[in-house]
Amino acid sequence: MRKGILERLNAGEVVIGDGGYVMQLERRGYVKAPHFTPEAAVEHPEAVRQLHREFQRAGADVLQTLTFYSSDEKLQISGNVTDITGTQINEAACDLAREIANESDALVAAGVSQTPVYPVNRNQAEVKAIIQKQLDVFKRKDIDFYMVEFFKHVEEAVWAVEVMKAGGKPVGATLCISPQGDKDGTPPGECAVRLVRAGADMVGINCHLDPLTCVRTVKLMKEGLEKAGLKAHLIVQPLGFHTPECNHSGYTTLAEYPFAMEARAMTRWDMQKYAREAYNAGIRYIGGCCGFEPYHIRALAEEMSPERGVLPAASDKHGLWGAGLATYGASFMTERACREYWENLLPASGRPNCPSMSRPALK
Ligand code: MET
Ligand SMILES: [Zn+2]
Repeated sequence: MRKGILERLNAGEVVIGDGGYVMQLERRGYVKAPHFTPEAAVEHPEAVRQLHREFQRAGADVLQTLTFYSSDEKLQISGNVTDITGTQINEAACDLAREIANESDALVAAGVSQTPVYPVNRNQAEVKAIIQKQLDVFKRKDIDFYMVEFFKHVEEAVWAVEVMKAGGKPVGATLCISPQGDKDGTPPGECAVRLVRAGADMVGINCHLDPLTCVRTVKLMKEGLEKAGLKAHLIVQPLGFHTPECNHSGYTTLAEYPFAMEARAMTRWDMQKYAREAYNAGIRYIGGCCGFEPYHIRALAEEMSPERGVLPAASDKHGLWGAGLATYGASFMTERACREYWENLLPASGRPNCPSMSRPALK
């Protein structure tokens, strides 16, 4: 019997999350921007299996189902597929995550995200009906816990938590908001309180902003919970990109989004710094979102290896802080086999005319 998510967190364990699926699968040719719907679960199951397996090998303790935006309403707006239903995608995605999770002791988290009806009419019954339809599938499948993620408005996230809570499994809830609060101006602390009062067992932040900004936002959530005398586990699953100039609006407002984000990619060493900051902030569920590749997850697992007492399988091909480089026969390489080298390096972009913050390409 594998230990459940709350059992692990209640025991003080550090749980490593997985990384971004839809953005990574877009790059690999299986997901279409700008809607990023997850029909790949039905169309290209082998691509989804492979990415699950890579995150797991990199140290992820949780595999999230590829169910981002998988409602019929969103599929219809996207125009990406006409012959595949949200239910078919949700079923296939649950089976794929379970199949790969069973290759280790990873847990399966089934996720729901913001609905297309909320921005139109903020209709609670319509939002809940969409989420309920996804939950109906999840309940028929072997799922360990639920993740309510990528909500810009705490109000909609609260409705989603209320629906998912009835599924009888632990619920995590992460908003894609900044330290300034949600889209309605609700401060992070108050957002956290509302999510926990609605039934969330774990709360935090995912996507939209760089790791250290997301950690700051989770800290504000934690303070809000403490003031209200509430307890919940904390989650952070940020972008794998540097976003210094959009710390309130989110990465979709960057000129480079979504097809020229590469120069902003974080290194594995940036990720180690992030994992340590998250841990020091009291966050114990530490993962990633868009821009996170398997090697970024491995970096989180390596940074947390003293606390976790274990290294992921993928570290066999790495070695802590570049230790694997020590076997090379020349000093220019062997002197890089240490923490000091990588921790102090300022990597260049290699682009002479590339500013550190973007300028809009169009006026
Ligand atoms: N869990 C989802 C994914 O990684 C979150 C996407 S956020 C745009 O695909
Ligand atoms: Zn994301």
